Amino acid sequence: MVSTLTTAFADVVSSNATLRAFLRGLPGVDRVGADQRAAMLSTRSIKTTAKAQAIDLAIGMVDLTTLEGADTPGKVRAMCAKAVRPDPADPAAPHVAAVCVYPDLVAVAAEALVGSPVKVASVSTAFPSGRSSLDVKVADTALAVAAGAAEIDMVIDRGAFLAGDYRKVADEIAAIKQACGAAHLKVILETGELATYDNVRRASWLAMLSGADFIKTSTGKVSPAATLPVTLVMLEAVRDHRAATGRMVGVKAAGGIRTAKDAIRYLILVSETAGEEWLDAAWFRLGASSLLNDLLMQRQKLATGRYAGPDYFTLD
Ligand SMILES: O=C[C@H](O)COP(=O)(O)O
Repeated sequence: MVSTLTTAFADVVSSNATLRAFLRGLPGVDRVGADQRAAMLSTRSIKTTAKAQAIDLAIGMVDLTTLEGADTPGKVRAMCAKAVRPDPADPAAPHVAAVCVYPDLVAVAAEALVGSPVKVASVSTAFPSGRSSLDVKVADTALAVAAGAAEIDMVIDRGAFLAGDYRKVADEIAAIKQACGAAHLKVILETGELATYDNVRRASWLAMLSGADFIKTSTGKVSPAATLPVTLVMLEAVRDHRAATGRMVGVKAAGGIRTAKDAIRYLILVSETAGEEWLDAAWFRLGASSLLNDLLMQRQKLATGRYAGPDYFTLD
């Protein structure tokens, strides 16, 4: 596949016709093959020392998320404390990568995380639907960055994408990337609305060619959210994009990931598809509202041989 990607990418994004020709010219995804490979990799198990390392790696990749209408500053502060020190009784437990909140709570999170290595991520662009004007989306992003967001999780316009208006999607991503300034941009494809794996591959490339630092599966508000086969398709895309352009783009699997077992399946998928370079919080994230406690419980079980009581860890 890489050998066919000799097109000058600047030309590819110059018009809808060139974008359409490029994206529709990408090889189709073998759906059965992708499903089977993801299923096969998910049966791999790892034991003891490797498992303990994988759990710590996964904790360090979590974007600890709360995206509820009922979120409060108090809830966000409590989440930030947990993000920095997930297990109060064990200072060796790693911190998570980031907390992810709505834009109006970015300032609260930024204040709570001052001096810590945990980043503040904010959804933006009229998350989760993305149904607003570009002006509003740019303002939404700029306000979140001004309030302290180091990472922005935007949604693509799925309506435009599915209608074949790739230029509109590309222009929006480029405009939001500009509004991000130094903040990293994660582009949410909302794969549960894209209907086919071919579309997931096309949307991945479209986002990367338009300036995404990360491509992200889902908002967590649409079912299906993250799945192993869809993440596999996206990991292949970042791998091939890197081979063709030299630029590394990260992947964030988000939505519906709740157990340490699932998290480890994703890590195996990353290692076997994109490669070990992506096994780092700089290049792979797990967006989740209620995964961290299971990771902590499994971590403690490995260390002590027994599970903590149900009240040991604070609620996710
Ligand atoms: O980006 C993260 C997702 O919104 C979290 O989804 P979740 O609540 O299913 O873990």
